[in-house]
Amino acid sequence: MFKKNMAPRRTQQVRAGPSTEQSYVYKVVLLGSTAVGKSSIAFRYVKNDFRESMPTVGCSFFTQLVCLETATIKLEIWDTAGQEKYHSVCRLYYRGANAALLVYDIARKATFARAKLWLRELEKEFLHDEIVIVLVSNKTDLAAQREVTFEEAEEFAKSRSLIYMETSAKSNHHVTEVFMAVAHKLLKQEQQKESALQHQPWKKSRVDLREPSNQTKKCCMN
Ligand SMILES: Nc1nc2c(ncn2[C@@H]2O[C@H](COP(=O)(O)OP(=O)(O)OP(=O)(O)O)[C@@H](O)[C@H]2O)c(=O)[nH]1
Repeated sequence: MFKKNMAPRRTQQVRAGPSTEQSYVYKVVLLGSTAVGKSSIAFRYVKNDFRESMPTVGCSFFTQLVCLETATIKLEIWDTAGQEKYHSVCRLYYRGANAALLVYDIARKATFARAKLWLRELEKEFLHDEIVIVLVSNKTDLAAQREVTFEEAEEFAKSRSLIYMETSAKSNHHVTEVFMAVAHKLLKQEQQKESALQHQPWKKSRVDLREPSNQTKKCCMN
């Protein structure tokens, strides 16, 4: 059962000279078991580098600007800790997220099962069209040790309307593409929403049901 997420998507419009440039800020959260490569994916994307990293404590935070044809998007990337002891803290981090990357390690089947549990948790927190979810199979460079097939993961992703992508933070395979897919999907949804409002302008208008102001009351009593 999907539950409504109350946190609003933060968007803003920047006016620069005669042209109007759209600019949006989106929160993207990385979730998954420990050592699946969440920090490495974030680090590869933001710094284009790969290092042996220590397990994340709580959460790390990165930002990255994405310039698309019609808009500039700032991604706020929240890299959560996968260790079990941080599970309850992670809930705080995915609140208000616009997108989630559910990361697992192709060479550890248990991490795929854990990604499915994360999905269940997100489904309780968000309405279906409120969050873009990508199932990310990381460590494709370890193909010889693969325990989850491409077909199995793709089939699962399809059945739950998720974007599915395979990456290797180590060999820099499809990491940027994951974030670009997220940015494009979020922007498309935003534009569809705006265009729907333009075609149904009455949805924009509001009826003010508040008590009349003191001044009005006085006037009526006169
Ligand atoms: N072979 C290979 N190793 C990777 C890849 N990505 C990450 N690793 C390694 O996997 C280990 C865990 O990577 P992290 O990025 O710290 O994993 P994490 O999911 O952030 O772990 P937590 O912070 O504990 O949640 C490290 O030794 C990385 O070097 C990859 O694409 N291929």
